[in-house]
Parts: sequence; C-alpha cells; structure tokens
Amino acid sequence: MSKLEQLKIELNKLIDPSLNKTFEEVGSILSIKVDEEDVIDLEVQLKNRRKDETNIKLEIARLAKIKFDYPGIRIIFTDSNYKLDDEKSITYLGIISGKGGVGKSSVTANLAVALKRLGYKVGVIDTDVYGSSIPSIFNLPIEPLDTSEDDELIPARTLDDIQVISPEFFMPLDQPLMWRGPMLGKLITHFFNNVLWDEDTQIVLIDLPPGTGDIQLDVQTFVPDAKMLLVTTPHPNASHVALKAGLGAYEIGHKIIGVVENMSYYYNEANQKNEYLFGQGGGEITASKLQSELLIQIPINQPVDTSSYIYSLNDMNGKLYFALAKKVLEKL
Ligand SMILES: Nc1ncnc2c1ncn2[C@@H]1O[C@H](COP(=O)(O)OP(=O)(O)OP(=O)(O)O)[C@@H](O)[C@H]1O
Repeated sequence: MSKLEQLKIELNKLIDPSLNKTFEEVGSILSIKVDEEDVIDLEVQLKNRRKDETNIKLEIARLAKIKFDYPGIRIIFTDSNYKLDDEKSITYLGIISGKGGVGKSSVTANLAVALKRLGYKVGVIDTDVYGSSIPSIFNLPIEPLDTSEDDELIPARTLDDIQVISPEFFMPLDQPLMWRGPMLGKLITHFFNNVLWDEDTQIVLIDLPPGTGDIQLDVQTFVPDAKMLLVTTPHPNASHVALKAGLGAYEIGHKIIGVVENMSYYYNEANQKNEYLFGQGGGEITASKLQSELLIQIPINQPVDTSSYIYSLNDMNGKLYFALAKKVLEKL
C-alpha cells in the first residue's frame, strides 16, 4: 500500500466534530493528490467550517507532516451538505415581484405573522437592499445585531417572536449607502450561512428585490430548494412585468408556488361595491401564463390599528393572509 493510501486511511478516521461522525462515514475527503514536490493537495468538506476548520487543519497537518513525513500540505475546505437523521431543516420561501411598490414587503411580513398565528416558527430575511422596509413594517429598532460566540448573527425579534435579518441593521441610520457588487455578495452570503436561527425554526421567508438580478441568483446558490411566491397588482402593465420576473425565476431554476394579487380592489362602504382602482385581471393572467395558481386577491385596506402595518385577525386582510398562509403551507 502506498504512503498516500495509508495517509488517506488515517485521514478517514478523523471526526467531523459538528456531525460526530468519521470522515469516512460522511465522505469528507473529496480528493487527495500528491504533486511532484511531494506536497499533498487535499479537498475536505466540513459541516461547520467556521467552527471546525482551524482544529481540523491542525489534525490533518499533524498526520501528513509528522506521522507521514510529507513536506507540505494544501487544503481546500468546502461546506458539507450531509444531513443528520434528526436534523431539522428550514423551508425557504422567496417573495418576488416584477417591480417595486406592489406590496412585496407587506406580503412577506403579513404572511410571516399569519404563519406564526398558525403555530409555525418563522424567520424573515430581507434582501431588498435598496428598498428595505421589513424592519419598519415590524417596527423594529434599527441597531446592530448581536453575534454569537461563533460569530453568527442573532436575528432581531418582533413582538410576535418572528426572527428578522435585514441590511437595515448594518446601515447608518437615515443615510444612503452604496452597496457595490462584492460587498453586497458578502452580506447576502452572511445572511444565508451565518445566522443563528432558533433551533425549531421551520420557515424562513426571503423578501427579494424586484426583478431578476444577482440576489435572486445568490438565493438559488445558497438555498436551491427555495420556492417562490410572486406578488403583482391587478393592472395589466404590472402583471406584464411580474410575468417577466416569474419567467426569470423559472430560468434561474426556482419553483413558483403561486401568485398573490395585491391591491386588487377597494371596498367602497358608501355604495357597498368593490372599486377596481388599479384595473382587473393581472393576477389571473400572470398565474395562467406561468402555469401557476392565483392564490389570493388582497384588497386595498389599512390595518384597523393604524399605528401598525400588520393586519390583525379582525381585519379583512388579516383573515385573507391567514387563508393565504394555509394555502402556502399546502404548496410547500
Ligand atoms: N393591500 C394594501 N392596502 C393598502 N396599502 C398597501 C397594501 N399593500 C401594500 N400597501 C402599501 O403600499 C406601500 C408599498 O408596499 P411595500 O413596501 O410592501 O411594497 P414593495 O413591493 O415591497 O416595495 P419595494 O420593493 O419598493 O420595497 C406601503 O406603504 C404599504 O403599506
């Protein structure tokens, strides 16, 4: 047996501390080679790189250099997707729209509350960097988030116990901040890789920027199983743009679970009729062209408690969001 094969056997006995399983059991070693200068090239995946990489690097170096006398070793660490049997996994649902102002953030926040009312443990990631409004919808103070000992972000928490992550918490108050591509990419990576959600978190809603861009692509990379909910207003022009966003989502590889038509009508108490201020049919057209389903039509309405953006269960819209949450759960 060659020296390299013997080293591989010893490496395979190492334990991934975050899985409490040997490298062999979870297939941690992706590749191992030796170059012409006798230096080892090793590719290893770990469940929790941030926490375990330094110690594992030492253990590997000890084996390769001291026990097997190799002059050097280069290690590339990647993330392991290995799932333990009892590991709870979070379901991600992205909320998308063609353009801004159609109520995407309102839908995200009110859907989160409705899911919570149904007994689910919910988180929200606000990725709408240029139009971030989730913290203000939830009335959360804009202050830097705490971090755990392992440098993970601890989400802000609403009074309803919904956990929230938003770029707002990283920006100077009331000042513009120019997010450039790489900076933005880092922030979003952090939002998906380094958040300490409560252990029993079941659903995380992602408020995405309007349209199809880098952040949508990032979400596909970090959470490829994420499903999408598309928000549009009833106006045919809005639905035209929403359709583009939906087609873009399909192209990226996202699944759309349905369409929400927001600001569908206004119920006029005076004549007891629905007034279709923004036209009619946009949601239905978008859903049918995407071969999806129009899940709900939400009218224009302010919460009875005018100090809040969240509808109570006494509000007509609160009841509709409750119905939407049930449909969403069926689709997920
Ligand atoms: N059904 C509704 N009835 C009345 N007002 C609504 C309704 N839906 C949303 N709004 C209001 O419309 C405005 C825009 O909503 P919101 O910020 O949720 O849109 P958005 O699509 O997330 O926009 P952006 O992408 O620019 O952040 C807000 O003031 C919100 O309170």
